[in-house]
Amino acid sequence: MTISEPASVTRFRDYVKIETVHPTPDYAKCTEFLIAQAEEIGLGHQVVELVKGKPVVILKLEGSDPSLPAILLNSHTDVVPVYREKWDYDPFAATRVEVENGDHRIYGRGTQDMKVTGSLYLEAFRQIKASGKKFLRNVYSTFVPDEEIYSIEGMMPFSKSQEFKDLNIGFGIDEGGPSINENTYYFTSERTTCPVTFTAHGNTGHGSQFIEGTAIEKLLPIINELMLLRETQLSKLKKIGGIMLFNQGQVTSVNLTMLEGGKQPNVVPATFSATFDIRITPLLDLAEFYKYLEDLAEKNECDIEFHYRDEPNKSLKITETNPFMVEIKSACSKHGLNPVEMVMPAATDARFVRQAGIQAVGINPMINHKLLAHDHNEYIIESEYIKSIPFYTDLIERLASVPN
Ligand SMILES: CSCC[C@H](NC(C)=O)C(=O)O
Ligand SMILES: [Zn+2]
Ligand SMILES: [Zn+2]
Repeated sequence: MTISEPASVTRFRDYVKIETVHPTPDYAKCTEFLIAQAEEIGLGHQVVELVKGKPVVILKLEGSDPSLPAILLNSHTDVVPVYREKWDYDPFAATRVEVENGDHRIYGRGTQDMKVTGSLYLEAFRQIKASGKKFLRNVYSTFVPDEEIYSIEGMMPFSKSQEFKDLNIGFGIDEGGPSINENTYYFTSERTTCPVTFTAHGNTGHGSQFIEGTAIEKLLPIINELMLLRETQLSKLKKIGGIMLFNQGQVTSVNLTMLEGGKQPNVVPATFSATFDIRITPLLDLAEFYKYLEDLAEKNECDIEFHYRDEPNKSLKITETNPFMVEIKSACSKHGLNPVEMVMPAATDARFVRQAGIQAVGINPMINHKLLAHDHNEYIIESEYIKSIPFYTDLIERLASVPN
């Protein structure tokens, strides 16, 4: 027997169906959807467009004492591209598939990363408004663009804007990942993303000759050294405790993601470039690491280009007695979740909130879940989604009720 689809699931699926996929995300349709949701629920709303075509949608659950610093629930609306031919279902049809135990999976790009979280904020607001409850602090939910492309026209400028300051945020909640086991991982710091390209220029000529001083000869020592760094970091990670994703924040990861050069087989390339995605652990000195990469380029006569250079990540220490942290933990315990602190292995918009001097925690209450962010056939388990709505309802009530 097919169980009829809960309305919260239909709304989530409608959100997933909006193609906010890079490189041409449909932000206009997304904004329209979010505003319609806000009006239906009875939330205040505002759209801030600091960069044309890059809307930040702000929803507001009004508190009884707006003079107190507000709570921020942030999520990004954009999703990463897909290899359509690798998917079993249309990535933007939000297909609901029944599985053996009667549960369902919802397939679609962005289901995990991170439309599920945005939908959970909306569903929790819906329940709170329906209950007629009002809490002390204002709660804002921001839906931001371009997180997947370094937030340069998203949270980065928004977090520095007057519009953001006007929200008077006191504490932030942001992106986490579904947990692959029984624990609920929460993040108070993250690694620094370092996308970097090394380009070598060298002598060209006929492919049959031993040309000296070629571009690839200059680039290879850099590739070799960084791949060696990868190896040493990986063995360190294995010693810490396997290559479990959530321990990765303690080491620096290195991946060679793009290799370019050459025009045809019998012409020695005049230029060659290698691009790496490096994630620098907060346990390393960031300035020293940048200098190490610059020296590596210079030593090998290569150009270096940092595609994006993050400010040092601020990990604002959140003590066990921090009143907001206490509430996060008690909401977890009420819902049978076991919170475990970790360094976020990837990057989230929480880094900009922290850089603005505001404590922020990344969390996702879905457990025993396959991790499929950025992967083919991304899906979420429906029962985990439904179970997470009261978690957020509770979390919002607790955070918004923290007295001064
Ligand atoms: C650094 S901007 C891109 C953001 C993306 N975040 C996640 C969580 O996938 C990443 O870490 O690649
Ligand atoms: Zn994300
Ligand atoms: Zn992502």
